[in-house]
Amino acid sequence: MAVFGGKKVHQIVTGIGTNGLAQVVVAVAFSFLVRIFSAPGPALLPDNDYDDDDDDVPNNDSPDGETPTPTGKVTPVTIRWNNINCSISDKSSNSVRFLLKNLSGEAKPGRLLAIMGPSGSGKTTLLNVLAGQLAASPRLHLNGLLEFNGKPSSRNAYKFAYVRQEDLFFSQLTVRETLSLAIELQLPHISSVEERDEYVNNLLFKIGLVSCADTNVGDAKVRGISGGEKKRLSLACELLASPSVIFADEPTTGLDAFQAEKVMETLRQLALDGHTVICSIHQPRGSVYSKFDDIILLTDGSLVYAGAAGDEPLAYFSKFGYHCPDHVNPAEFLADLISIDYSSSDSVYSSQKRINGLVESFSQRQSTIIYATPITLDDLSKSRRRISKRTVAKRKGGWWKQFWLLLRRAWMQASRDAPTNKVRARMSIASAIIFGSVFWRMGKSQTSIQDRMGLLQVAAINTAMAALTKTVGVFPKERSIVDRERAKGSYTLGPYLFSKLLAEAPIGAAFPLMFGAVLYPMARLHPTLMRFGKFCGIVTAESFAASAMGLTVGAMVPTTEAAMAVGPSLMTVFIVFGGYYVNPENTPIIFRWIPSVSLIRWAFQGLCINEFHGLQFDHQNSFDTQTGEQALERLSFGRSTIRDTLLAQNRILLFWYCTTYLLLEKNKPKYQQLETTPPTHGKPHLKLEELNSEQVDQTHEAPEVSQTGPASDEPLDSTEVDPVGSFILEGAQ
Ligand SMILES: Nc1ncnc2c1ncn2[C@@H]1O[C@H](COP(=O)(O)OP(=O)(O)OP(=O)(O)O)[C@@H](O)[C@H]1O
Repeated sequence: MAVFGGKKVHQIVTGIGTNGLAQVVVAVAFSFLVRIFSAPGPALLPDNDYDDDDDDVPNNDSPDGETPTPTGKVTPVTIRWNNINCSISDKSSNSVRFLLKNLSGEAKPGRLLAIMGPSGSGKTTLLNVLAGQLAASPRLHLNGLLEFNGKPSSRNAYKFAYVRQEDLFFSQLTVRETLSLAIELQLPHISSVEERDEYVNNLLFKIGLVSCADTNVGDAKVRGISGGEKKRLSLACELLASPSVIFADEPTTGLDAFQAEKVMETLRQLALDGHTVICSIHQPRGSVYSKFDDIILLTDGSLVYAGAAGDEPLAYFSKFGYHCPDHVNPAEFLADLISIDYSSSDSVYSSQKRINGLVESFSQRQSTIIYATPITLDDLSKSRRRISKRTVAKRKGGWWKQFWLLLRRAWMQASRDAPTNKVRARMSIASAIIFGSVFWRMGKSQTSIQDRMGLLQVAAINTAMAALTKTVGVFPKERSIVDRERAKGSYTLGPYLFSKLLAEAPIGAAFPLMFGAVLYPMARLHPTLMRFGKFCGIVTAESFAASAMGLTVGAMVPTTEAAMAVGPSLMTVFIVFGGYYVNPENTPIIFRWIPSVSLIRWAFQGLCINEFHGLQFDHQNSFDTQTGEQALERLSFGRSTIRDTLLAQNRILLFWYCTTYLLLEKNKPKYQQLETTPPTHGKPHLKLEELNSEQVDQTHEAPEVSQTGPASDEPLDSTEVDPVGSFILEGAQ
């Protein structure tokens, strides 16, 4: 409870200044302190494991029918896993590589479990498996047993939080707004504003974000909160529904030592509050290591140690002659012990031998552990049936509620993004001035016909490109946030896409309007107000259609870089068939469909009809173009109207929106299913044994005894090895 101590509260209170908010915050702080000292405390460790068979299983947002609070009751969950194997097959080399090999362990409520190991040892993979978030792949094969409170595969019956390495937020929202909106989306039953504000304030205190509560989250363009604060905000967002288990993937990566320690302290506090906390971490400093209750040491997907943290692993490894020198960070010692030293071929050989020996030694210890809960296949299917019923019952706020909330958020994000909006405005005006200068005050000569067509074509291209590049530049990142939120069940796709379309429309329209307003008089296009209005309408419709196309590209490819490559390339095709370079009537038959789906072509056609209708040109010869209608005939635009072109643009817009919807639906994250197998008491699963041993990447190599350690003459697989401390399956007491 150190975080809620007097010093901390004093810092918080002085940090928030003397504004009106201060009184509210102080009042909340006071009630919070009263709560701490008058109540038994939020850490509700289980006397007995939670019985999943009870009718009151917390399968909704309010386990006990009360409003959940971040300081409220946490349903304790013990996770056990046994013989987890994860392999990936490579068809080209006909081999199988094991990412996780026969891993077993346990994570308990009230304890902070750290998964440590060198880079590539499988920390994130194990964390993802436990969290049920391992990205699905037909090449992956995942099996083993996973139990929650003694019941297999009942993950959906409890609430989980997963704090990923990358912290993604809407940059223009403040910390408070981010949390408040997340509460409205995830906990719709907290309907009153006061209740919600109290919830947010409690959460801000708990996570230590009071001092930056009203600061924008920020991004690369405009600095907002710090990296550590972002990490804690990620935690806060995940804590909203009082999850029983918190997974955190490398929560200290990218943070300085001070911020890393603060984040780990927050995780430790959450463990003390009764959550089961599991994090992966690379090489923590000593003060961070001391916060762990349990650790798992992984190397190349194998267990080297699993059990209590602190001095226990040091004592365990000293049995094999590996002593941690005085004044050395134990985490560094352990990391060095299980890492391959690539400095020379000899050191690679000896370190590999040492690691193989340690892995083998630990696996022999592990094989003596009898898996705690016998599970029958009947149990598994019953459990799955129960869970699927409960999952169906889980509902968030209705369509309209989601729509309004997302509309508010999309509007805040779009309207407050001053740097982006300023750049877009400057670019629109600058390009209009450049084109206006090149096509300065066009007259009615014969040559002005070509100039007009050229100008209208570049206007169509410029408008489309500006909208497309802006969208593909930001949407892939936004999609990652939306995927995460949808995976949590915060909202569905329909309200998200509609709200985005509506919120961004006014701002999206402003830039083509600016462009038109500057260009039109400079180039002296058809000088009537009605024609100017239609010009602006056509470029605005085109801009929306190009944005919609950008959304499709962003939904199709995984990264911004890929979207930036694909989007303009696709647009180039539409430019070629944009009506100016290739006449639709001369288009080869196999490409004839392209002009009809090219938004550039319809915008150009609309602009030409708007410009040329009713124009008279100076002429000397009988073969000169005398009227605008004749010019339109030359482009094969003579038989259509502006209305036709706008309808075609709308159809294209709708097509791209529907495609985006389908792609987002289809590309939503899918997770690898754990093939549950009955326990084999520490033995490798039969299927794995059946694999050709040559194909298996060092998985079942014979144990080798380390020759580098001082006690290399002591057989590592000796039964004399004292089981140091309690093995994790027996619970780190
Ligand atoms: N879907 C996958 N396809 C192929 N290889 C994979 C896949 N997932 C993980 N791996 C491989 O499995 C190994 C373990 O990856 P993992 O990300 O779990 O390691 P890690 O210990 O978390 O590493 P780091 O500390 O660098 O994040 C790596 O060699 C990685 O390349």
